[in-house]
Amino acid sequence: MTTAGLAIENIAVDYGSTRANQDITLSVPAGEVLALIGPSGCGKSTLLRAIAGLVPVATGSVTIGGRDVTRLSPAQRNIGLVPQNYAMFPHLSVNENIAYGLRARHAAKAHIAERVDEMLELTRLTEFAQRRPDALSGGQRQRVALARALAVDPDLVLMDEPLSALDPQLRGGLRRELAALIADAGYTTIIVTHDQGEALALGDRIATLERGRLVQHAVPAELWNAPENAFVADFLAGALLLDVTWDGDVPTALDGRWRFDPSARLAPQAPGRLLVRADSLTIVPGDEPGTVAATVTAAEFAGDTTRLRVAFGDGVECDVLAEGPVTVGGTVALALPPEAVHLV
Ligand SMILES: Nc1ncnc2c1ncn2[C@@H]1O[C@H](COP(=O)(O)OP(=O)(O)OP(=O)(O)O)[C@@H](O)[C@H]1O
Repeated sequence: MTTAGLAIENIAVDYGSTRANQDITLSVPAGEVLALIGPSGCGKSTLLRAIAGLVPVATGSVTIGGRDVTRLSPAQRNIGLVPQNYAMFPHLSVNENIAYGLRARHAAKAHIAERVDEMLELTRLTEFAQRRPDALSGGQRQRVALARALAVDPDLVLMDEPLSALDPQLRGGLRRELAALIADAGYTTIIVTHDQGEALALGDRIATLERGRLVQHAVPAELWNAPENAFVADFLAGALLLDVTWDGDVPTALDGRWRFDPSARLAPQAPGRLLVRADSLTIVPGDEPGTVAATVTAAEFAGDTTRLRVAFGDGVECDVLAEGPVTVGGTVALALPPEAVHLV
């Protein structure tokens, strides 16, 4: 197996007058896994398609293993693609599905047989080799799709939302399984996801897109501890990023409406912004010192708790869990333990 690094430079992609990707430059070292994340419509699938050669780029270049593939057809790029719905051939067995790409390349019979066996073993599908896709579970189908993508020994593997077709109850376990498989396979891989847990768990690095542009490209811990802007803080780290104003040794935010406990973690008067872990916010009855008022803009029942979206004004919002009943449109008072505030 040989795996190659990827470099994309200054990519822009247009659909008619819609610019879906703009000014995207990033690289993935050989053997690394990049999670590409962002909200619906931010341009993740478009970037994946541009790398695969399925949509043309308006500007920029795609280089795989030092080879400029920008003007090459998808087939010439040697990429293993795992589409969102796995796009299995229903009339072919698992064996034949995995062999498909090698047959299309007119590989020698003996090589095909050997490679298919290797892939069945890697993805632990040997006992299912003769089955049709409709007689497999969702997780097994996903493994067939991955085995088929890897069979051709691609320079780069692209996976579009690999876990989204699976039952939510299974996703946690299959995520761990997928992470182990990708690590065993050792290929340079890009995984598109809109799920922060998936990105943090699967990516060696994470690239975050917002409205077609790359906002931050970093290792998971850096995105978590030092998000580039409020969007990344909210979307990926479940946190608020607030400008701080010091009132003596009391840090304040939101034009002084939120006064935090003077905390040992915050050097008095230090410049910077406050990173507030939103999952540490609790709803409290009253207007005690250190609390802040927010308006509930949405509520989603989640069994033991209700997930609220709350707004603080000036476009600042985050998610908060509530235990009791709450009214959308109403106001809540929120408190925060001092250790959930960090200066970045
Ligand atoms: N074939 C197309 N023609 C016109 N516009 C398109 C086409 N495909 C995507 N778009 C638009 O380009 C933007 C980016 O879409 P894209 O599918 O890349 O987003 P995404 O981040 O993958 O979203 P999702 O997570 O919902 O799949 C969106 O505004 C979308 O409406």
